[in-house]
Amino acid sequence: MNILDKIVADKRKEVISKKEIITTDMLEQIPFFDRKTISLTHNLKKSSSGIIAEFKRCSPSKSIINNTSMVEDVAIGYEHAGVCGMSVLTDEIYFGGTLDDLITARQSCNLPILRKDFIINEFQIIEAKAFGADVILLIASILTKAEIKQFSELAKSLNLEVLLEVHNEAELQKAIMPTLDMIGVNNRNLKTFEVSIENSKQLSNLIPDEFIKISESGISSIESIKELQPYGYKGFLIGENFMKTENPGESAQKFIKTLEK
Ligand SMILES: O=P(O)(O)OC[C@@H](O)[C@@H](O)c1c[nH]c2ccccc12
Repeated sequence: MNILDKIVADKRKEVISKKEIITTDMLEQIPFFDRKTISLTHNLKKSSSGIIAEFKRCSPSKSIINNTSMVEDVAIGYEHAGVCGMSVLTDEIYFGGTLDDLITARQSCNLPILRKDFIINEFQIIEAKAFGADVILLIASILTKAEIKQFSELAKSLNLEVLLEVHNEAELQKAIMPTLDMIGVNNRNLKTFEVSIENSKQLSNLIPDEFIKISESGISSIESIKELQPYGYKGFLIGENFMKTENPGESAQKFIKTLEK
């Protein structure tokens, strides 16, 4: 079994046991559920840098990245740095994140927040809204076309934006549909952990213009971004490069300043 299959198998168990004690009615009672969402696509369209910065404590590929930074400090720092949005990992087993991190980030800044998790059930989308997210991630490789349709329709009905993540042409062909807002090309193969920004370049012309293009993972230099911009990328999702430093917010600030020079 590859790592992605393992993550998804554990996620299914997690969601099943949660649904035994929490109902969607209960989630809808959480005050954040009715909050007006903030648009990430809007921010990306008007930005010249397009950075979406991630809060990630650890990952299966890198193990511990940062277990000292507090999510509130990082959220404030990212906002101050001028990022377009913040991504918060909520998977606990493999990425050391929690839904509490999502709430804390929500209460600490006014950035659009992406709930970064492995969504395999509608319950998690209602949960994302209730815990303060503005955007959800759908990963094409772990979902059927029918699920992508159903999940993105539900997200849109809750005013959440949808980032669809693809890694290759077949996933892209399967997944393109009007209920998506952004298409993210993951430079990291979640099955093998190989990283290459060439992947974003190769898939760029297959993404229709109505979707905002985002390049995800393995981005650690201004040069990579300058290389990807001519391919139409407006957003760049960066985690480790900021999180591995003592002060992720400050690192993001320096990065954006240099990029916008
Ligand atoms: O830390 P990086 O290499 O900058 O990557 C960030 C982000 O793209 C990565 O965390 C990610 C992309 N897609 C995912 C899906 C699930 C979990 C994590 C991810």
